[in-house]
Amino acid sequence: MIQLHDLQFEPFISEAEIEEAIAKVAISLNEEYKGQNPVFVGVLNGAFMFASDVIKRFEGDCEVSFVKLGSYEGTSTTGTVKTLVGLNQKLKGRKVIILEDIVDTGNTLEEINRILEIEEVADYQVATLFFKPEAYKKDFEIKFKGLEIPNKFIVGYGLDYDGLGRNLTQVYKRKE
Ligand SMILES: O=P(O)(O)OC[C@H]1O[C@H](OP(=O)(O)OP(=O)(O)O)[C@H](O)[C@@H]1O
Ligand SMILES: Nc1nc2[nH]cnc2c(=O)[nH]1
Repeated sequence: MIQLHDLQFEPFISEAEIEEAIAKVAISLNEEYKGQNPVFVGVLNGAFMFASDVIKRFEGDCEVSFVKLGSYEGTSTTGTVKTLVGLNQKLKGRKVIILEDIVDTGNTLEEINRILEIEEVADYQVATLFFKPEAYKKDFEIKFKGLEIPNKFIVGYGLDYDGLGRNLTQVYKRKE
């Protein structure tokens, strides 16, 4: 059990399970994008660990960029997502892979979709380490998923509770 601010969290997903999920996503990405020099776009802050670990396993040429958006305060969504930091490279005509630590409601992805439409990318897909099928409310298909998880608030491996917990190497869920 750990405490972050006022909340207690209990172990939920081990380092080994996380590693296995990343390896699975990396195998799929290597198959799908062989010889295509894709651009990975990591969504800050949460995706920094997943982006690092999955990009390390990519075997061909690739480029890397990051965007920063935010929608969460505490443990529930505010429903609004704002662009804070934009892309630093042209994506027109490129194959893009969005890297997310977690897809929950899909609000963040919707915002990113809007940006990518403006950029006129050739093709884009999403790779997420964690996915909450019960919470996801959008039509956009998520092609690369590490682990499907129940609709619980989790921390660790990049995911925070009010700024804390991103450095944890395993994932914890809020104690009920
Ligand atoms: O599918 P959604 O309901 O939009 O939730 C997913 C988003 O929430 C988290 O980011 P957050 O906004 O907490 O910012 P952070 O990555 O800086 O922690 C996470 O990193 C995703 O980007
Ligand atoms: N830390 C954290 N951030 C999220 N953003 C969307 N879902 C979650 C979650 O379960 N945990």
